[in-house]
Amino acid sequence: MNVLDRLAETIAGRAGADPESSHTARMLAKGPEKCAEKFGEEAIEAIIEAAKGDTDKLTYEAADVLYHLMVMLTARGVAWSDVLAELERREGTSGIAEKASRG
Ligand SMILES: N=c1c2ncn([C@@H]3O[C@H](COP(=O)(O)OP(=O)(O)OP(=O)(O)O)[C@@H](O)[C@H]3O)c2ncn1[C@@H]1O[C@H](COP(=O)(O)O)[C@@H](O)[C@H]1O
Repeated sequence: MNVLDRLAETIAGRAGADPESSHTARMLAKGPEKCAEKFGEEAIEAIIEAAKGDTDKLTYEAADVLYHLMVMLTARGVAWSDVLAELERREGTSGIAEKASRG
């Protein structure tokens, strides 16, 4: 199992856990809208570092983005494995063909 799969498993296991003992449980208890808002904030922080060109900070913020993406997906009941399956479905197709298939 890679680090993303392990993280997804940890996050899914935090649903219903004590919010006092876990940051993930606290986020999930706030609901999907709050998790989405937090993901947006983290994405903006990554965008700012990408625009500035600070690669160390961008690396750090990218990790935050991935964690908060997974929390948001969990809050809406979307399995990480389903996201990976969607990426696998796209493998071998060109980005242009993928765009055309969306109409
Ligand atoms: N990868 C992360 C991770 N990345 C960021 N964060 C937390 O996300 C928060 C973001 O920081 P902010 O200052 O923006 O937010 P805040 O001031 O804490 O307050 P909020 O806005 O989030 O309420 C920090 O508290 C970070 O610790 C994370 N918390 C947990 N994980 C992973 O999730 C696992 C489970 O964590 P717990 O659920 O806390 O046990 C950990 O072992 C890690 O692997």
